[in-house]
Amino acid sequence: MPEGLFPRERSEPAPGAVHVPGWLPLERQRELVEACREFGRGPVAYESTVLPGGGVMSVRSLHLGRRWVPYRYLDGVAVELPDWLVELGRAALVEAYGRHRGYAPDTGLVNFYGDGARMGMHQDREERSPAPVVSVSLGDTCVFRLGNTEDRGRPWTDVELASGDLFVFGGPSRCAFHGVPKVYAGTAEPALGLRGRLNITLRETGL
Ligand SMILES: O=C(O)CCC(=O)C(=O)O
Ligand SMILES: [Fe+2]
Repeated sequence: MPEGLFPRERSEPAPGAVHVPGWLPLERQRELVEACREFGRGPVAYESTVLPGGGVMSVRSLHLGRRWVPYRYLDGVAVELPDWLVELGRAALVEAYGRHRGYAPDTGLVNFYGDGARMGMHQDREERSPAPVVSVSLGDTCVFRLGNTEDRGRPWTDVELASGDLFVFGGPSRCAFHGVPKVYAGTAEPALGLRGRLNITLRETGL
């Protein structure tokens, strides 16, 4: 359980993967939570993704820019990825790697983890661009499992992602398997005004 007793330090759990705890101050987190609420008012919505086997994902997802469906990106865009999220992605890469190399994400995925939601081990591999994935967490703390590039199994490293944390995976970790096996319900800072966990990921599809 996250106890908040120990300072959480920046780490590089695998080559190309960088975790920056507490990257965003509370006020910025609140703005992002409000923006995620606003996105859900339309014209796109938070929806549970149905997998080809019939399973339904427990997270509810909203797509900005290019829309992902299992396991490809659709043509066309219902809602543009806002410029300020592109800028956030660039700032994230500068924070993680010292430069952003013209990072131009064209898809943003907002995942909401309500009670009991989790995400199985998978690769983000429908993009053609090798540019990193930027991930920002809001609300409840979770266990983020960063695996290897071969399969869903071990070796993996578990990292706790709390509200305001940045996680970037690029380079040799870009196609690492990863997932969210656990969310610690009720751990969000009450002042954030969010029950559950939100995760924003930015990617360049290269499509
Ligand atoms: O929620 C997270 O931290 C990870 C989300 C993720 O892996 C994805 O949307 O592909
Ligand atoms: Fe992913």
